[in-house]
Amino acid sequence: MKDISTNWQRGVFVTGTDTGIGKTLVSAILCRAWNATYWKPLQTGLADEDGDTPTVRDLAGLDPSRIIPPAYAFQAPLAPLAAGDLENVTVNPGRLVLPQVPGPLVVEGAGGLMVPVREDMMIVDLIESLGLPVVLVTRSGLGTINHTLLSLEAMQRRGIPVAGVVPVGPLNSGNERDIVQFGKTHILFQVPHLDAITETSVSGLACNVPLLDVLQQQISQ
Ligand SMILES: Nc1ncnc2c1ncn2[C@@H]1O[C@H](COP(=O)(O)OP(=O)(O)OP(=O)(O)O)[C@@H](O)[C@H]1O
Ligand SMILES: C[C@H](N)[C@H](N)CCCCCC(=O)O
Ligand SMILES: [Mg+2]
Repeated sequence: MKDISTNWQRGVFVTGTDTGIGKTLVSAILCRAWNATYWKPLQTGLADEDGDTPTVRDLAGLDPSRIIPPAYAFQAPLAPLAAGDLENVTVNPGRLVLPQVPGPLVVEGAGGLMVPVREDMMIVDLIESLGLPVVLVTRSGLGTINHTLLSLEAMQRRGIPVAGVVPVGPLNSGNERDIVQFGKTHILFQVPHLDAITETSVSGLACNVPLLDVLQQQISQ
């Protein structure tokens, strides 16, 4: 079993079963709940959007000192490997190391676990190298059981500690039951469908987030 005690206080890595699944919203909720520092090391898609960092800053009401800028920011709305290729940039793993921050750190991935970062590296490899426990963001509805269990299995095979799952969307307790049972994991909290995503709604949802030390007790490998 891996010793995660040294990195635990550093925070969590937020990944998902897909892109556009709600990782940024969940990251904002976690930052708000823990007054954490936010880091999106690999940002792509800046041709179409401002990126996740300003979104989390605004939704969580974070002080600028609680924001670490991305290590890489690419224009194309693609995986980091493909987006970097278009700019003739190869990601240097030496720049993907945990920043030293005073409190907890919330690190958001790009897309899901098997997203290419370099020819020899995917997001799941980055997670392994950072050593943070994972919060897995999932869709709540039909089809999520397969995606969620595959993601959990990929992490379990690598010995990556999983803090738990956060379903986003209409409550589906049947899916949650199956995911907990077959995935040997926990539901950390739920995020319902929101008509408006605002600092107020994020603040309200932050009340449902477990304390860091409670989360620690739920970690499975
Ligand atoms: N609970 C929700 N209710 C309504 N809309 C939501 C909810 N969660 C996320 N969304 C919307 O879905 C879209 C994708 O969410 P989000 O940006 O959090 O995805 P992501 O997983 O961070 O994607 P990426 O891989 O690009 O980082 C956004 O427009 C967001 O506002
Ligand atoms: C641009 C987008 N919003 C994400 N940042 C990148 C998602 C890459 C997903 C790759 C894939 O799984 O097919
Ligand atoms: Mg995001």
